[in-house]
Amino acid sequence: MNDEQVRLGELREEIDKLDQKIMELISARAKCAQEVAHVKMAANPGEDVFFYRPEREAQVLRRIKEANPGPLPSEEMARLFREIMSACLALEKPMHIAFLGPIGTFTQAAALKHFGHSVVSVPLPAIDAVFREVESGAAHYGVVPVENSTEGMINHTLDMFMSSPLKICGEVQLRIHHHLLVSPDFRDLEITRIYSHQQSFAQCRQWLDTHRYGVERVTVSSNAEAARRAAQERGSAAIAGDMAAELYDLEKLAHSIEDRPDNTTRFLIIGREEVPPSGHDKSSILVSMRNKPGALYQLLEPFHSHGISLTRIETRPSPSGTWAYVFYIDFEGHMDDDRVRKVLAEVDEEAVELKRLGSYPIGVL
Ligand SMILES: O=C(O)C(=O)C[C@]1(C(=O)O)C=C[C@@H](O)C=C1
Repeated sequence: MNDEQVRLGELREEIDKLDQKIMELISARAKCAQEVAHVKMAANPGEDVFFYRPEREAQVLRRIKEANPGPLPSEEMARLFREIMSACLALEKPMHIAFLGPIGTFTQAAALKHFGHSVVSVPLPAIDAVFREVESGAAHYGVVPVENSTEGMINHTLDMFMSSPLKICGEVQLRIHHHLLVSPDFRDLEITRIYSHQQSFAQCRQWLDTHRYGVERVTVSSNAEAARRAAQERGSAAIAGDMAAELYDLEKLAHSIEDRPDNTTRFLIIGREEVPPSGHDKSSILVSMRNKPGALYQLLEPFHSHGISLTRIETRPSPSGTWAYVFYIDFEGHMDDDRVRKVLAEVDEEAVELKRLGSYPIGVL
């Protein structure tokens, strides 16, 4: 054995011992989580027990990021703990998560990023179907897209909140990378048709105009559907992400072709219960105001005077026609905070209607 082999042998022995310790510690943690489940059930006999605690998960992940000694990046360390917690929660109760499908969409990637891989993810064909699945109790939580940094708000999701009783329980951001994908079987054929979702075409417009000018663009219902077609059709390609590429065994002819390098989509987690404060939260409301001069000023003034930062304000047409404006507003803070309570009480006085959509931890991952 030479020096290198001796040293490698020593290091691998050390790694084996550490792995053994890590496994024992993870098992001890999992037993604690099982015990937590018993405590929760004993405290709420015969009632719906909420095993998933978004505020606690956000606190755990934040603490891990802060305490990380390196050399692994904090994001990476948090992702590892995300998966450990996901497995622990599955021991307490396997979670069913509805998402805007089909399998292989960015929404599924967002659901797995937020909940980890130990959940049962349930693809549904439309945003309103995701809402219904959670409202009926068939799924514990749902994941829907709400805004993209290039294309703006996803109005269908905003409008669902006007009629749905569901609460927003969390948010997750995903960097969106689009690739031009082909089947390895058709790699050498000329591409005459490209499939994608309308949002993805919009996010890659300049690239397509420069590199695939004149090639037919066919809009389909999702990136995953685009990938499915490209896998089967000679002379076709898809614009989709990594999950769809893997699912349909496609090759990347060009990768990360989105026009903006910071292309990000924000997703919301929807559920049936309110989330207690985590210490670093955001809230969302829907407000309808009378159509009179200064209405928007009156709405925003309490936020300003109590020093609450708005992170998003969006106007939507009223569904009934009787309200002149419906504003969707995101702001920093939790509805249990004193300052936020005061702001909402003042807004409530001026508004035709104020709907509290929920307070939830600011995305950690
Ligand atoms: O603290 C709890 O309430 C737990 O159930 C434990 C735990 C964890 O593994 O840390 C698991 C699931 C919850 O979503 C939050 C945290």
